[in-house]
Amino acid sequence: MIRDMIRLVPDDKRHILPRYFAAVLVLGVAQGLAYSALAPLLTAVFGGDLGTAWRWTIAIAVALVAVGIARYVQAMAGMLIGSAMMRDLRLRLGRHLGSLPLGWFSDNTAGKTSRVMMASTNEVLRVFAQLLTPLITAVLVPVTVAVAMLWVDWRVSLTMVITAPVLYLVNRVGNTLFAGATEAQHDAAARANEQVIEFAQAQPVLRVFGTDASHERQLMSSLQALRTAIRRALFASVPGLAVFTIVVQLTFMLLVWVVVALASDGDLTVPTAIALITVSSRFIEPLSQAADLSSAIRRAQVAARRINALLDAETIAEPAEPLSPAGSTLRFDGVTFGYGKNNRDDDDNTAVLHSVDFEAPAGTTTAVVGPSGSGKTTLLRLAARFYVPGQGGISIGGVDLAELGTDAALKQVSLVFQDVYLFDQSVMENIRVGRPGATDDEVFAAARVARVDEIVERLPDGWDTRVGEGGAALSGGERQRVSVARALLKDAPIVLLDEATSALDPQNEAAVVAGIRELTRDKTVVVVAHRLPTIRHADQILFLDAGQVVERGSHDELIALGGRYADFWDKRSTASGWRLEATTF
Ligand SMILES: Nc1ncnc2c1ncn2[C@@H]1O[C@H](COP(=O)(O)OP(=O)(O)OP(=O)(O)O)[C@@H](O)[C@H]1O
Repeated sequence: MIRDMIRLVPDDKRHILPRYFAAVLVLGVAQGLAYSALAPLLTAVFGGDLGTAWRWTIAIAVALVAVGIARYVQAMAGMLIGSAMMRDLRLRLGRHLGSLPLGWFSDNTAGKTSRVMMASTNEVLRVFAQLLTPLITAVLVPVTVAVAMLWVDWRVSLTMVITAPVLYLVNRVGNTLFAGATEAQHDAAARANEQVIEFAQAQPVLRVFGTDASHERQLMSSLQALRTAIRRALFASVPGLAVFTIVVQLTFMLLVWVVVALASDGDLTVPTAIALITVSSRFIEPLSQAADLSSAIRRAQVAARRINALLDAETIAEPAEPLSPAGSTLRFDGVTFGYGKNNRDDDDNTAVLHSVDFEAPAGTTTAVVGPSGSGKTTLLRLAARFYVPGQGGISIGGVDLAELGTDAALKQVSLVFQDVYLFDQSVMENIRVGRPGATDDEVFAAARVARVDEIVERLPDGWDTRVGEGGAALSGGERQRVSVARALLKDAPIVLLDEATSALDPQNEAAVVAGIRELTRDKTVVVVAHRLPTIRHADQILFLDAGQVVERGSHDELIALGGRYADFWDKRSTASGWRLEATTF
């Protein structure tokens, strides 16, 4: 627990930790000594030795002053650490999420991730400020009292020492039972989160297909599962807590019995016996307090483990000293890739791309065509370093992406993919995502080329209209136009383009085509092409089949070859009724 927590303390506050732990140490030992000093004090008072009683009173006062000072130092240090964690932890998690390979997000759903980001971080923030001190003093105080009692009566001290491991074990078993239920509660909450998000996002589809009721049932059943998990966690905490409380009280009774037995044998004077019973009650007090906090401590422990697991998720390796690309030629050399564990599954059976080689020279257009599922989009994702190839290398301007690093690689490319995600911000801010430092005029200029200004004229608040989560307030074609405007604003030398498969309405189609024509002018373009004019005019065409480039060349060369591409072209031209002379792209 403590090790898991220390990992979550921001680097710039780590130096406070020794002070924090030293204060907790002083606090626990001084408190234990103050309790222990009650024994000689009470013995002296009942024995009528007031001089000694005064000396012990002063000793207790000194110990209590030390407790006060240590409590102050510990509370201040705990607050500093806690508030620094509040400031830093979510940012740190956010940054880490941003550097994880995309494959991580397929295994870790939005529900799980948001649970760790929000609820788990809330649970660990209290630890240094509130939970850790009672947890540590619950060990330190009884140990100090047990050791100090050696000077008063070794048999009572021995009883305390013997009962300590029993108390520890009982507490540990109870906590283990409870920890399992807490983990289950955590998972159920993540699943319920996921269902709520999906239920809200999928409303349009659910209504169109009339399957609303079954999804509602799914949502209800995951909420029911969450309720059950919470109830189980609550019930799971009860036996451990009850048994621990009973064992603590039994320990107290055992100590009283030992003291009374010793007193009745004449081994202890009555004043010492009274003093030892008083100290025994203090011996168990911190244990009872820790038991009361045990459910919060367990929850924090599970939360800290989940957060650390997220922070341990392997990021894409970044170069220590990124190199700069010389030009904008994009090359794939023997690239094999599969969507396996860690995105590195390059086993030939599961690979999606097999030994893909090609060069897209600077300023040329490479069209990637092939049947559905042949790996076209995967090829673009690899070029944008969303994933790292299992074998082979990808380079921009002669520098391998691994040496270029993700940031520099992404600076070189503009992406226009089919699944456009817009943030629930204004149109203006959504375009500015392309280049965050761009001036308003630059945003307007890019928007004009992609004809986003026409869309804005119709929106209630113009440029300031919020587009809703995922861009829900805009049509698919309009979202494409915003995405082209983003890419225009970025103005990167390489353009990775996944052309829309579905036909847009004529107005959006014209706007998107015009925007893309401007975007791709003089750029290195790799396009997953669906429009025949795009394919026809490409400098080279790669025909992919089952992850392999089976044909390559210009349109005329491949038609002359009379192979897979020629066949594909024939079928597509006939299906679309397209005539070469009529195209303008
Ligand atoms: N995130 C993913 N996780 C696991 N497998 C994936 C993932 N994305 C794609 N695949 C699989 O990889 C293969 C290639 O997919 P890809 O999307 O690259 O093909 P495509 O040629 O672009 O298909 P389409 O033309 O239908 O878009 C498919 O079998 C697909 O199921």
